[in-house]
Amino acid sequence: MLPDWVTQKCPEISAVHREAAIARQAQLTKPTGALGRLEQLAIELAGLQATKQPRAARVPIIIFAGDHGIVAQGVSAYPQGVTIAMMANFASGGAAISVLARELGSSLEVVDAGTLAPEAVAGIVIDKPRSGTRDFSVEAALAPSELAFAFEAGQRAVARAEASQPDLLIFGEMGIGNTTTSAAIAASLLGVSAEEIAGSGTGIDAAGRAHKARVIDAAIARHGVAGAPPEKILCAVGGLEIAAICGAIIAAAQRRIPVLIDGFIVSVAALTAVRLNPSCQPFLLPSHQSAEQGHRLVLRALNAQPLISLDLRLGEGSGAAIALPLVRLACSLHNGMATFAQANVPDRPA
Ligand SMILES: Cc1cc2ncn([C@H]3O[C@H](COP(=O)(O)O)[C@@H](O)[C@H]3O)c2cc1C
Ligand SMILES: O=C(O)c1cccnc1
Repeated sequence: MLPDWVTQKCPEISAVHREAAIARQAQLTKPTGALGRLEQLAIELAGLQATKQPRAARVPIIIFAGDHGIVAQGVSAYPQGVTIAMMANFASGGAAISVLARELGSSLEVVDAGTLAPEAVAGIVIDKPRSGTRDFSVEAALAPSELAFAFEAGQRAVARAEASQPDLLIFGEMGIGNTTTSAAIAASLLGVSAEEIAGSGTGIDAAGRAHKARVIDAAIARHGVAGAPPEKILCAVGGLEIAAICGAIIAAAQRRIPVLIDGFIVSVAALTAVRLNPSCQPFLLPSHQSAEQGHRLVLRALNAQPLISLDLRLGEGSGAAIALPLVRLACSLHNGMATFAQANVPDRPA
């Protein structure tokens, strides 16, 4: 059903480089462990990138957009047309992620993985099997062939980005209704009720959130996908941009490129990726704790501790972009600090 490459093993962490990074951290002019999680981050990256000098300099951002039939059930605070309009805004430089990409010196590619846009939007890569998903409250969101296409679209985007030799990748998403889709995927994968996972997304009120949870629970029961295999869940209640991100995460990890994971939606794609191919898990670096209600549970399932918590609830890859400077600083400290011997600073007595 899914392409064969999806389950192919990702490279191992380089134990040699990881050990060398641990040894170097112990020699730098600071009390052992004093830079806290930034030390761990540099050590992890050294092992993942198989290098003495971990880097987070070149970090392309790729946004996948898709529309969601489930918006017909009144689950978002904003109209469906926002998805296409925002794609143009990404390309013309006015969206939050456009500003962040400029600040960070990151390239920004926007992929239409399945929006309702009837024709080409300037500056957007079109790579979609169909326009939007079907309303999963009445029928399966995707056909297996459409799901496979979306995974390949994710892989193609990573292959394009690979040409610029990225140190890390950031994936973002745009798709009105996709917190409902993501909550449905997460509730199915984790076998919990939607009430625990469904949040307010773009800003629906308490009654709206209760309605959203009911719609999701009814759909999971209708399709019988609680605890089902990930590809079945994605066909039943998934989204094209989420499937594309899932494929992109696996494709990046298979190329030894770590991925800075954004908020709720990208984390759900990441959890799905890990369920399909557990060997990609080490390459996932969590960035932030989203204000979206279900994110905590999904991060826990990924055994991931976010770097920052700023009550962001935007998506677009924005949380990952905002956390990137911390990753850069972790690398600069690791690579640039003097050792006790170099600086003639007395080390701990033996
Ligand atoms: C103007 C605007 C820009 C956005 N950028 C990201 N999202 C975010 O909100 C959407 C998910 O929320 P829900 O499931 O409630 O529709 C996604 O498109 C997500 O990327 C946006 C939403 C809006 C309105
Ligand atoms: O955390 C996210 O990714 C998120 C939350 C709300 C709306 N859009 C995205």
